[in-house]
Amino acid sequence: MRGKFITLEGIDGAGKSTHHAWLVAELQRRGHTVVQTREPGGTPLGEKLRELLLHEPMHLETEALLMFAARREHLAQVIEPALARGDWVVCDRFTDASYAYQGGGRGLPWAKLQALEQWVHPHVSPDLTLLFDVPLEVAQARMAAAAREADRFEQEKMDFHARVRAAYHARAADEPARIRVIDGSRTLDQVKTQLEETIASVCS
Ligand SMILES: Nc1ncnc2c1ncn2[C@@H]1O[C@H](COP(=O)(O)OP(=O)(O)OP(=O)(O)O)[C@@H](O)[C@H]1O
Ligand SMILES: Cc1cn([C@H]2C[C@H](O)[C@@H](COP(=O)(O)O)O2)c(=O)[nH]c1=O
Repeated sequence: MRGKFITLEGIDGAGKSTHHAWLVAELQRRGHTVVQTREPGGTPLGEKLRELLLHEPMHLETEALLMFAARREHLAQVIEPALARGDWVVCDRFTDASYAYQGGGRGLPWAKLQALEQWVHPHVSPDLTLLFDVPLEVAQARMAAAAREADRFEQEKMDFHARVRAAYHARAADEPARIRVIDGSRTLDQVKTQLEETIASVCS
């Protein structure tokens, strides 16, 4: 039986990475073999592209093309083989992030992103996307507290992140069955409770 494909999404600082490990452990507890991965990245080539994408200035179309190039490699080498052998895949970010960041944040027309999506993965879509949503000021405060250098995207101003968040909301409104909004501003335990309820509905 084919595995399920779960993606985590949200603006920088929404809390995705914090809950990723718990989610993987919960699915393993339920008896699933889980592949934990991320984008951009997930393969040796993808991780090299990640370094360029997070730190090298580039044209917005170059950025979008490189995100999908890394995704093509990731799908071929990791995601599709895992799903085919019945493993579940939990991926920190996927194509919704391209619509949110390159579309909403940078202003690339969604039609161009739809063309890339139709080329790179016309027949693969997440079974479930957990959209961690927090107010901008909460995310900004959390990123300010993080003791690490901000990457190209984290260095963007609040209006950029506001457009990213709005684009995520638009995606969730378009696909409410697939994209479940998680209130990431609540306590860790309250977020975990939301995740337990959502996972239970998918795993049942
Ligand atoms: N519910 C929460 N309550 C309080 N702090 C939180 C909560 N969730 C995450 N944090 C803290 O916020 C910071 C950012 O969390 P995390 O790295 O998971 O965000 P992220 O969405 O993965 O961001 P990025 O996409 O930039 O990696 C971390 O220091 C984390 O400990
Ligand atoms: C997949 C994907 C990612 N991004 C951006 C979003 C983040 O700022 C970084 C990834 O770093 P993180 O540690 O996972 O937050 O890349 C993007 O702009 N477009 C995409 O398709």
